[in-house]
Amino acid sequence: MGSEGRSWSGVGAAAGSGAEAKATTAVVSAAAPAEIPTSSASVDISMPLPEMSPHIIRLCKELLQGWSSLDSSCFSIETVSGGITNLLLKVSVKEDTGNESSVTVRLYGPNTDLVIDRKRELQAIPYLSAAGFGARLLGIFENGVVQSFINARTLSPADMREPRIAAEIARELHRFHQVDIPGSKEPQLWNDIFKFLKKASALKFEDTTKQERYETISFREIQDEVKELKDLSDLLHAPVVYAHNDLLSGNLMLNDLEAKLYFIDFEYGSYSYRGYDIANHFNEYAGFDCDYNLYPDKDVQYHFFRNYLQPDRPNEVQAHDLEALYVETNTFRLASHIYWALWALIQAKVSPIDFDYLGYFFLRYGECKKQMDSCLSLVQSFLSGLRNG
Ligand SMILES: Nc1ncnc2c1ncn2[C@@H]1O[C@H](COP(=O)(O)OP(=O)(O)OP(=O)(O)O)[C@@H](O)[C@H]1O
Repeated sequence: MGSEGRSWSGVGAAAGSGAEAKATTAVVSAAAPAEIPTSSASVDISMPLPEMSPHIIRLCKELLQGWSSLDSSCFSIETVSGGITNLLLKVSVKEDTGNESSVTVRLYGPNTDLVIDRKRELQAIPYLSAAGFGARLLGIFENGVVQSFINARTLSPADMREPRIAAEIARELHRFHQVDIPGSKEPQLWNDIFKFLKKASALKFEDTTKQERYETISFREIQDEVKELKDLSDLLHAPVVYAHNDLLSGNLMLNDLEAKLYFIDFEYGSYSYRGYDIANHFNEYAGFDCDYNLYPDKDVQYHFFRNYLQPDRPNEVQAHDLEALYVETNTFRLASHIYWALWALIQAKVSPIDFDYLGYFFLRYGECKKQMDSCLSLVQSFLSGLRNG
């Protein structure tokens, strides 16, 4: 993606189009994001770090004004994470004062543009950043971004389930869902799922074992299930918000001293249903072992919903609002499984990472099937209650 044609100034005045969550009271109007420095340089992600370092230093000097005249010997670079999708580097400089300051440089992984809409991400980051979310965006280059380094610890799945932290995540998500990102407010969930379905159903694997496993999948059946789920969830008229869409523990950081929680990594962000974002987060309670028995029960969900719906007066949330959000969330729970199942199929074909993505497809899709009847009957009885009541 080139650096031309990007304009980061100006924030839309209001969310409009009835897209904001029912629970919210005001749209977060972020200050107009400042102009973000851009560079047309790109850095080959496959280079070993020692070889890559001079390129990273040159890039930082080009994008970060305060660093432009520093000698290269002031810089040190380390890997923060290989991530599932990107390479994240911490770049630090020792200043004359003896202080150290750091930034992160994120290099997009190969083929990630098949599942991530970079244009959409870059459109949103300045507004999310201006509203106080995530790392500050300091620069953009051809295949990545430079952001501020966050001094905080990354949460574990167990931290995320802790009631005090869960309440804080809910309050922060309430705030996140109020951010107004200019442009279309059309929910993207089903468009994205249908796009993934199209790509996922047209794959061919050279490895015969993989191909045989792949051929056991009925895309016709998935298509019918997606359609049924979409039609049913449409009847809920779920509020549409700017959603994070990937709130797993690795994307939550906490500075314990300052009691400051950070949402990071907005790669999958889009306008979507608030219940989808919450359900997707609840699915992540399963943790690294994908133990879906850890999906929160109704009481645990209600604790989250109270803090999400009314952060200032969680105990005053009305029972019918809790029930509506419960139904909404647990309908979109299935969509979250389908989304990541199809995502995994595409990864199985294109990702250079040695991970059993096909196995992950079967795991997520299997869980979707397992939960299908109870989730569908939950929404059906809720809707018939509405019709009769
Ligand atoms: N700005 C930052 N400051 C400090 N640490 C960060 C920052 N951004 C990310 N990290 C750390 O790096 C880890 C990976 O980051 P991130 O999730 O953004 O990468 P990713 O490649 O998208 O990974 P994945 O695909 O697994 O989500 C995070 O879990 C966090 O520990």
